Amino acid sequence: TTVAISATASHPIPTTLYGQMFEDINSGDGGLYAELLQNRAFQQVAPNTTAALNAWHAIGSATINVVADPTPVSSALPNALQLRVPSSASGAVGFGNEGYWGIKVDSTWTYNASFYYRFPAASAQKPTSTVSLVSSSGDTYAAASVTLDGSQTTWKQVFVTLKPNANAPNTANNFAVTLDGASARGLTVNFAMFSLFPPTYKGRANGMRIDVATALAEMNPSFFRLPGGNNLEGQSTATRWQWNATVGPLVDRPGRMGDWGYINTDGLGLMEYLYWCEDVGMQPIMAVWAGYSLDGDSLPENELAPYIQQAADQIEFVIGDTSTTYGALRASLGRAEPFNLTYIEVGNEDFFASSSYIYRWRDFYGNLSARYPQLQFIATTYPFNPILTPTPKHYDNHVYQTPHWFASNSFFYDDYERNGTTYFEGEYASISSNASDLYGSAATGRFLYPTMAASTGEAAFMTGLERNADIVFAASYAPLLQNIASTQWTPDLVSYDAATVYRSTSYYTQQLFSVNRGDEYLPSTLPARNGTVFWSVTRRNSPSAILIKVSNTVSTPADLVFQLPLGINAGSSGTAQVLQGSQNASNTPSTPNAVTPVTFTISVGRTVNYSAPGFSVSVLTVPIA
Ligand SMILES: O=S(=O)(O)O[C@H]1C[C@H](O)[C@@H](O)[C@@H]1CO
Repeated sequence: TTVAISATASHPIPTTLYGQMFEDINSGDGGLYAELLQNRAFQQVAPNTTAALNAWHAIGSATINVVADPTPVSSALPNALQLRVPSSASGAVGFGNEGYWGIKVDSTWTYNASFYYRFPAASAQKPTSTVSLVSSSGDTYAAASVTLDGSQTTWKQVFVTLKPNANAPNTANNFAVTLDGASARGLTVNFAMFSLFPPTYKGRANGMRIDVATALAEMNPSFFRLPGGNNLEGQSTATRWQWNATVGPLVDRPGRMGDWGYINTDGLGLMEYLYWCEDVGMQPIMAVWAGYSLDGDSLPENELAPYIQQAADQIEFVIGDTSTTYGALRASLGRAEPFNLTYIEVGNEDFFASSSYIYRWRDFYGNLSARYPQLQFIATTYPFNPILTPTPKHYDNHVYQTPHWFASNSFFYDDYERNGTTYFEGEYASISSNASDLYGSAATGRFLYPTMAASTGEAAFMTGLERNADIVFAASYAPLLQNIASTQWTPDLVSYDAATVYRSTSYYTQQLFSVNRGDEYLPSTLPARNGTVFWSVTRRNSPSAILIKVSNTVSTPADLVFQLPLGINAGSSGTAQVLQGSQNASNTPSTPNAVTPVTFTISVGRTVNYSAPGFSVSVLTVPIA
C-alpha cells in the first residue's frame, strides 16, 4: 500500500489529546495513593464487628476491638481500636495490620508511621510500645520504641520513622504495635488514625506511590479526569463523592462507601489530586456531581440548588482567589495560588438518566457557567440525544467493545458533523472478544489483561482520533489501574500488587501515541475503513520530525510505502518503535514483559518503506532537518 503524505497540516493536535481517566476502582486506596495501612482509621465501619477489624489482627494474648470512642479523635472519625491486655499477659501483646494485601519492605526507604492514642482510664503505667515492620513469619525488619503515657487520657499523636535493615523477600509483611505483656497487664489503650507512608512521588506529603506514579507519568499524560466515573456518583445522593469531605487534615476526613464495593479513605482527596496533576504536568478534567446516583435516583429540579452550590464551592476551592470563602480555605491548607482548571464534567454517563439530565444540565451548566464563564463544561449524555439547552460545547463519549469493533470503527469521528462541538473520548477499551457478552467473564471472552488484538484495535481507533482531532480534544483509556489482589474490573491499563507494577500492551500503546503525538496532523492517503491496517501522520515541531503511527490489527505483515511530502528535508535514517506480539499475547503478572516496545533504525529516502508486523503498533520517527 502506498501512502502519500501531504505537506500541509489540516489541524493541530490538541495539547490535551492524550491523558488519563481516574477513579478509585481499586486504584486509589492501596494503589496510586501511597498509604500502606488498610482500614487505617476504621472509617465507615460498625463498631464491635469483625468487619470493623478488616486488615487488623491481634498479637499474643491481647484482645482488640473497634469501639465507638466516647471522646473520639474527631467528629469525622468516631471509632477507635481498643487494645486490652489480659492480667495474665506475658510476651509481646498488641496488634498488626497486613496492608493492602501485603506491605513492601525496602531497606532503602524511610517509612513514616503515626497514630493517635489515649488511655480511657488513667494509669500510672508508662508502657513502652514497639512499632515495627515484621514479616508474617516473625522476622523484624524495622522497629522503634514509643512510650505510651498512662496519664494521657486525651488523644495524643505520635510519629515514628522506620528504616528496614533488609529488603523483605516478599510482601507478606505487617505493621505492628506491641507492648511487653508482663509490664502491661490489665491495661486498656485506645488508638486511632494510624498511618504508614513510604517515600512518595516527588516527596509530596500524603502523596503517591512512586512506582505506580512513575508508570503513569511516563505516559506523558496531559489531563487527569477525576474523581470518576461511577465513583463520583454514589449509590445514593447521601453517599455521593463530596469534595469538601476530602480536603483538610486526614483526621477530619470521614471517608465514604465508594461505588466499587469498598470504603474509600478519601486520603486521596481533591487537593492531592490537584497537586498530583501539577507534579505530572496534567490539567484536571474535574467532575461535579450532577443530581443522579447509581441507585437510579435523579433529584427533582426543585431540590438541585444546594448541590449546584456545592459544585460551585468545589470549583471555587480550585480556582477561587484567597478573598473567596473556598479560595481562602485552600490557602489555609497551604496553597494560596489557584490551581490550573479548564474543564468541568457535569455528572458521569448521564445517558442512564437522559430525561432528568435535560433539567440537571440546564441548571448545573446554567449556574456554573454564569459564575465561571472562563471554564469549559462537558455534557455526559449521548451527543444531542436528548437535545439539551443551552447546547453543550463538549460531550464525553465512552465505548467498551471488542478488538474487531475498534479496528472497524477508526472512522467513528470522520462522519461527525462539524458544528463547533468538540468531544472527549473519556473512556474506551477493548474488553472482550465476545461482542454478544462484552461485560461477561473470562470464560465468555472478557480480557483479564489487554492482549495485542485489543491493543492494536485500540491503536487503530486512536489513528482516527488523531485524524479527527479537530473535534476530538481529549481521549483516555479506562480503567487506568487495578490491584490484582482485589479487582472490580478487567482489563486495566496498569496493574499492580504490593510490590510490583505491571504495564500492559495497551499501556505501551497509549504511551507510544502520547509520547509521540506531534503538533499538527498531516493528511495522507486514507486507510480502508474496513481494512486491517491503519495509520496516522503528524508533524512535530521540536525536534522537527514526521511521526507515522501504524497499527496492524491482523497476523499478516503489511507492507507500506510512505511517500514523504515534497519540500521537506528528511535525513537518510529514522527510528521505528514497535510493539509486536501474537494475537493473544499479553503482559500479566506471570509474564510481565511478554510484549514490550523495541526500537530500531529505519532507512529514509523520498519514501519510507515499512513492513508492519502482524499484531503490531509502530511509531516511525522521520527527523526533518
Ligand atoms: O459499569 S460501567 O458503567 O460500564 O462502568 C464504567 C463506566 C463508568 O463511567 C466507569 O466508572 C466504569 C469503568 O470504567
